[in-house]
Amino acid sequence: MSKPQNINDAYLDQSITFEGLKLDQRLIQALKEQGFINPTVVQSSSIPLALEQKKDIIARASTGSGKTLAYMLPVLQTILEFKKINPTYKAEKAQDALSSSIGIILVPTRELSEQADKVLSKITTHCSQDIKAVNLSSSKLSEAVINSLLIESPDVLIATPAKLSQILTSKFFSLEDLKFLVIDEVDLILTFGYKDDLWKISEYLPLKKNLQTFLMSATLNDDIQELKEKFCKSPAILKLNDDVINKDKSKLAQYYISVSEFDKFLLCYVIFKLNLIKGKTLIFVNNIDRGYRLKLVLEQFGVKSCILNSELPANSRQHIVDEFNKNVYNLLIATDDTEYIKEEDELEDENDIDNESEEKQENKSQKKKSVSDKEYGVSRGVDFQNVSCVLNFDLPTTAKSYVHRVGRTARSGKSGTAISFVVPKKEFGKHRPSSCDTCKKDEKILNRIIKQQTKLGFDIKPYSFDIKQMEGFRYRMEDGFRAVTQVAIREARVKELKQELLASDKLKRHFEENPQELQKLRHDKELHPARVQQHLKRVPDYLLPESARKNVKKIGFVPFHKNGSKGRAGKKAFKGGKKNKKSDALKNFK
Ligand SMILES: Nc1ncnc2c1ncn2[C@@H]1O[C@H](COP(=O)(O)OP(=O)(O)OP(=O)(O)O)[C@@H](O)[C@H]1O
Repeated sequence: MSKPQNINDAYLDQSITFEGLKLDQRLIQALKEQGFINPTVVQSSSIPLALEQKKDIIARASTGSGKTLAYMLPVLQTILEFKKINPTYKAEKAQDALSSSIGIILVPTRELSEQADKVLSKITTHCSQDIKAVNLSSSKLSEAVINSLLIESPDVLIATPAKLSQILTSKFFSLEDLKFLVIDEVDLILTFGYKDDLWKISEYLPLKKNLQTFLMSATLNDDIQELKEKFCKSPAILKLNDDVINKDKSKLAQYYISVSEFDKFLLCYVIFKLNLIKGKTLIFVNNIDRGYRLKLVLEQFGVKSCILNSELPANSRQHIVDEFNKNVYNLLIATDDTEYIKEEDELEDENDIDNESEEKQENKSQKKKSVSDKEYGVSRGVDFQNVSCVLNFDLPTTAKSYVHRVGRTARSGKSGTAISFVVPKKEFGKHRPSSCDTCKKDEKILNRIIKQQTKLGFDIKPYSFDIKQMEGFRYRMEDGFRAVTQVAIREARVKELKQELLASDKLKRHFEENPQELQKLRHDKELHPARVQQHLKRVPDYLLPESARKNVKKIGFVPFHKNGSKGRAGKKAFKGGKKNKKSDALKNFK
């Protein structure tokens, strides 16, 4: 992954530096090399509580506010201090029949395990002899290599709950030496059905007096009450009031656009063909087929994108995220089909239970069809770098997942834009090929999102625009959309999977031979199972906005108009919400 982003001042606690947190000089040196001088608010709040008062911690802080180091630094510091006073510990461990670790970090997805592993290896640059870590969910190491590393009792284990409970039942690994247990994205851990694994893990935990626990997430609610009772002893609860973090509320500009099912594709085509969004865009869709359909439709018009979903091999997925973070791609279509625990009010609202159960059946059957990796997830926690816009092509199914999706942009205090397509109830189901079952409840979910964002002090505004402005493109879109048949989508899925599996094998061999290097394997190759009509790739002049006709080169950045203001005489402009100077990625469209 590219160099971590420095968090903007809004997130930093300027009253203290990492030196002031009494951390080992080797850790401070590594932090300095990352450009980290001051801790973030969640770090300066949790590290002293963990190190000086030995408290268990339950922390909720905004996405992108530095929670990873908030738990990682106390774990590493504790291990370094423990080894200083027990110099013979390693030699004694080597004699033990059972392997064990001093710190364990549980995360819900492989993506997050890779990310935590990367952060850990950067921070232990100057003490890697004293701290060994193993990522049980690593996509770069084979099972055999991981097992051989486990035998040496690594100091830190990074894993999903399923992987950890698997090695505990194998009886060759114990938690007797465990001093620190971290559960990151704790509410998602419960959603991912890890509760049984967690309960099994809790049976192996040493006495509470020797163990400290951290429960972290950007969204916490009463679901974690059970976890708190099971894993914590009088924990310090940090619900960082978002006023400190969000004092630059304008950093994240949020908009929604009411649009019919087909016009979602039309609007996407116009936005990305005319480059109306500056910088990288992360598009979320609600199922795998939708991702391929959108990719193939955009391909018809020469707009390239790469795909991320739970069917792809884990190391390919990690490679795609790394390449996206290195700006190799500008457009990433990610499938977020995680079913989250619905909040209480959402369950009350579910008045059409029958449809709900029908839908659940449909989802379940769909899930059965695709062999997906249960440990996939990109809407949570993944530290995407420099994403200027998150586009909810399909609205998420809960307000909570909305928070995590839009949290992929405006990270570390940077500006970002979130745009969500909302299908009005009256438009739902009118155009089957472009329809998505979850969109039936879009208006209800949008109301919850608006309520929740208002409570957090954020605004989410309608981006109303003159749909007639896009009429000129409609015919072309209908042509291009028709070429992408269900058969073409199926073929694309198979083809992409084959390509990625092949690439993944190459990657695996390559990682083993050159572990430090990531090979340049393109993931946004055009899949072309649909008939591609070459003429669609060019936008004829008569369709271009006037301002772009004179000098097509300028097309790369065609601004939208501010709310209510008109473009040239007679040209109705796209009227955005209150223009947000800092982060309005959608520019005026003359
Ligand atoms: N003290 C710091 N100073 C500067 N940058 C920091 C600091 N701590 C973390 N960062 C950077 O901020 C970014 C976000 O950090 P991190 O991923 O830990 O946030 P998070 O709160 O875990 O987000 P999420 O809720 O999405 O998991 C990372 O790129 C990280 O390198």
